[in-house]
Amino acid sequence: LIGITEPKDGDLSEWYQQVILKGDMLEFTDIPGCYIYQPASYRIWEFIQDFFNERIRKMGVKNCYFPLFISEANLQREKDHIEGFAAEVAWVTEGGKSKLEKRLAVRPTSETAMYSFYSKRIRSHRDLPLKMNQWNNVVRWEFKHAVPFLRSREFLWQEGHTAHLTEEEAGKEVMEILDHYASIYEDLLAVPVVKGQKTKNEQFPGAYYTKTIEGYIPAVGRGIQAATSHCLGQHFAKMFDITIEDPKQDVKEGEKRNKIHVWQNSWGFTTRSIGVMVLIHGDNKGLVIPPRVAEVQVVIVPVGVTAKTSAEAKEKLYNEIEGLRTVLEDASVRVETDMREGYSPGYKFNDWELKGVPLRLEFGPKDSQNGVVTTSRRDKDGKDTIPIPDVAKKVPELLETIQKDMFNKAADEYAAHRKIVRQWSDFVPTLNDKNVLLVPHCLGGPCEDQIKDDSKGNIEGQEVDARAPSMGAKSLCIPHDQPEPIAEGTKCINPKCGQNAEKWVMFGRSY
Ligand SMILES: O=C1CCCN[C@@H]1CCCn1cnc2cc(F)c(Cl)cc2c1=O
Ligand SMILES: [Mg+2]
Repeated sequence: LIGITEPKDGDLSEWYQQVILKGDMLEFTDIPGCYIYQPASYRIWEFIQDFFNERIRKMGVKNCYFPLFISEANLQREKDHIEGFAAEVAWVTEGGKSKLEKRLAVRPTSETAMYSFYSKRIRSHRDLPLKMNQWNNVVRWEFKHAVPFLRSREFLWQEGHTAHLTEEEAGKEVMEILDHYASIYEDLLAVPVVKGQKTKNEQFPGAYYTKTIEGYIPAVGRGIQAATSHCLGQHFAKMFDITIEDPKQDVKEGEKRNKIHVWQNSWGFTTRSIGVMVLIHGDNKGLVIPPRVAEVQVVIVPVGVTAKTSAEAKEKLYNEIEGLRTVLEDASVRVETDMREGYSPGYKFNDWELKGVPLRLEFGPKDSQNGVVTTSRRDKDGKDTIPIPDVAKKVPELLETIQKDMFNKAADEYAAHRKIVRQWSDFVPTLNDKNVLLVPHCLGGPCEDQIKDDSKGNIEGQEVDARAPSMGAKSLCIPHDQPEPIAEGTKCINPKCGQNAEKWVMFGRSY
């Protein structure tokens, strides 16, 4: 079991693959784009589920489960919804030995499966708001090159689908969910995100508007969509006839009430988040797991035990280590001891570093004599000591410090690579310097496409990551936090456009 042989600033995909394999996070299968989620990554998914379930339960969202298969008729219910996605749908055409009369789609997302049910389930305003969520897997037969966790043919997510009486109520929930998504990334995964709205060009066609959180991968200087929360408007309600009688209408005796369409939202968060966390925090020794999502937060390793150490000295040391473990467990720290015989401390250090355990405690005869444990943080070089009587208090504090420092380091890195660009001549050079850009933009779709085309090339002499040149910059979001007011008469960044700029828009190469 050797360490990571490819440096992070070398071939990133090779580094990434080694880190997730040697960290026992994921395993490949004989089907491209289909991966095994090993316990180390699935545990992180469970931390995310527990966190998010607690928050949506407080919002009155109920978890449920809909079938994996969707009939073609049902999938076709919303024409333009699937038009652009047809190439991604996986179909089942045989059952056992017989061909199916009608092929079945494997769900790529569950709008069409759920909304035929919503049409029956929602009869009156008293049925509103309806808030249901599924934790499940979906399949999208992506043709683009698969990347573990980030882009796979099958992935795990939650998909929330809600129905409301008014646009205002729907809009409030869209933002509430977006805040919970940002909190999963920032407070659990120590990953900073930018909140914003997708431009018309980049949003999902079935949506009225799409809120998004956008991450940034410093290693390649690319943006990455981290999660989305859509207001679907009344579009799907019209396609699926999800209506109620207007409760506000004052009707005379026997007069029919008007029917009004409900306002819907749908929001999703996927296992891509695990890949983002690895890419941002991982280093040349392997995974670095933020303490709040670390199955093992602390590992205690005996040191200084040699052939010369007497049996009773070893016995004493091991008992003290057992005592440390109990004290930490009682302080609700998730702790392991590595008492394996025949493995050197160095071997053990390497092993737990590959797994990304945030804090290692080394304990040997000298530490025992001095009444301390020696600490070694996974996110920072160097060692320190904690007096044994203070362990129950200081170790949890140190874990919180590690969590905060990991977030702040990533947030500083993102901020340092999110650059305001005011003129086109700076666009590509700044982009090629592994940055995402904030530019004044007209919000026009064709203009965005032009910017994507015109930002593919490299500027002569600019050292650019070998994989980036083919990719142009696309709009990532209209950040909620606009850097400054757009001065009167400011033109769109695209010199070929000529329109006035409406908003600051974040552009970048992306996954
Ligand atoms: O992004 C989310 C959050 C969770 C619930 N769904 C929405 C919209 C999903 C868009 N989308 C995304 N991908 C799709 C792929 C497909 F093959 C088909 Cl048929 C449809 C879609 C599709 O509608
Ligand atoms: Mg897609």
